[in-house]
Amino acid sequence: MPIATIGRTFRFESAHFLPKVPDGHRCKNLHGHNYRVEIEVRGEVDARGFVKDFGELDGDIAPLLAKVDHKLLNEVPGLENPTAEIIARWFLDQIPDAARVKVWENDDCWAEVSR
Ligand SMILES: Nc1nc2c(c(=O)[nH]1)N=C([C@H](O)[C@H](O)COP(=O)(O)OP(=O)(O)OP(=O)(O)O)CN2
Ligand SMILES: [Zn+2]
Repeated sequence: MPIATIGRTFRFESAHFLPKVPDGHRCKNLHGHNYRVEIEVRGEVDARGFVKDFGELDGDIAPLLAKVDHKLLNEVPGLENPTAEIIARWFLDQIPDAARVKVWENDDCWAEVSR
């Protein structure tokens, strides 16, 4: 069977602050972002013609989104220092078949992790 890559984009809105930046850095203050997260899964195309049903991917991500959407990210276990890099890793670690995760803090800034 051929190999293919699929992806789906999700959105969540959260507050955060970055505790490890130097005093005076504006991101040490509480603020928020409209985050976008792209999840990519790579694998064999099955008899249905799918790597994975997009709906199934949605189901995998929903419980994770529920933990971060409209939350203070710093209070979520594993996100005490919620940079885009660490948020991307947090998603990747909890989605076993994800090959790549990209987190956008806004239209211009993103971080990507992969295995
Ligand atoms: N490598 C990283 N650098 C920064 C991160 C990060 O997660 N990884 N995060 C921040 C802050 O969260 C900050 O809110 C975003 O940075 P900034 O470029 O200042 O974005 P803004 O959209 O808020 O800035 P505007 O200039 O108002 O558009 C900082 N760095
Ligand atoms: Zn920020």
